[in-house]
Amino acid sequence: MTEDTPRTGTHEPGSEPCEAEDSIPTFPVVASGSADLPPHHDHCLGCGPANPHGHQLRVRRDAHGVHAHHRFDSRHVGAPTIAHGGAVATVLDDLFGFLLYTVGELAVTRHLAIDYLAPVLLDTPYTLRAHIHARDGRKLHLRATIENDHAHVVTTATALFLIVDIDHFLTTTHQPHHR
Ligand SMILES: CCCCCCCCCCCC(=O)SCCNC(=O)CCNC(=O)[C@H](O)C(C)(C)COP(=O)(O)OP(=O)(O)OC[C@H]1O[C@@H](n2cnc3c(N)ncnc32)[C@H](O)[C@@H]1OP(=O)(O)O
Repeated sequence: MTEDTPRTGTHEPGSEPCEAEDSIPTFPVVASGSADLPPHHDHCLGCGPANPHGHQLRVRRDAHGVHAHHRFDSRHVGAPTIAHGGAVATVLDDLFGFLLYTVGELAVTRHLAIDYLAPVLLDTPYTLRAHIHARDGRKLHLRATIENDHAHVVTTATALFLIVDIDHFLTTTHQPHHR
């Protein structure tokens, strides 16, 4: 292991966020009703507390999966007053990544699909929820919603995450797949 090699298994689940270092986390199963889940790592674009350009998403586990309360702000503007669709996708992709705390495995996004049903407004509170729809071996079929304070669903998403082992993050020689 070199100085640049990510380290693994650096935190325990519970109420405290991941410590202030970048590393590949383990994903122990965290019980429903716990405090905020640890961020994927400190500088993660979706949830890293040390990334000033990120969304700093704070996510909790619940009986169905995971949820978060979130406001997009002027950093995420697309059309005036409306969150950029890519920013919305970023947050949903990251939210899906928190479901790994419900399966206790490392996994990455293979496919992500978003339905933008209504604009996601800046500086407006939303509730984001995600759950595992089905698991088929190493394939995790995931679903998510964003709803506003009036319980109207403004965005839905589905994703396929593939469980990988730690070597996935340690190799630089990935070859693209053609389907
Ligand atoms: C530090 C933080 C760490 C923590 C990580 C968590 C952080 C979360 C952050 C947010 C999430 C991210 O940004 S993750 C980063 C973005 N994603 C990535 O970089 C992944 C890039 N892609 C890859 O590396 C690779 O494609 C993999 C590992 C995902 C999959 O490669 P593979 O293992 O060779 O698998 P592959 O053959 O492609 O597909 C496996 C099976 O899935 C099926 N399959 C493939 N696509 C589809 C599809 N659209 N719909 C249905 N099924 C599909 C195939 O038919 C096959 O079925 P069968 O024949 O087996 O039945």
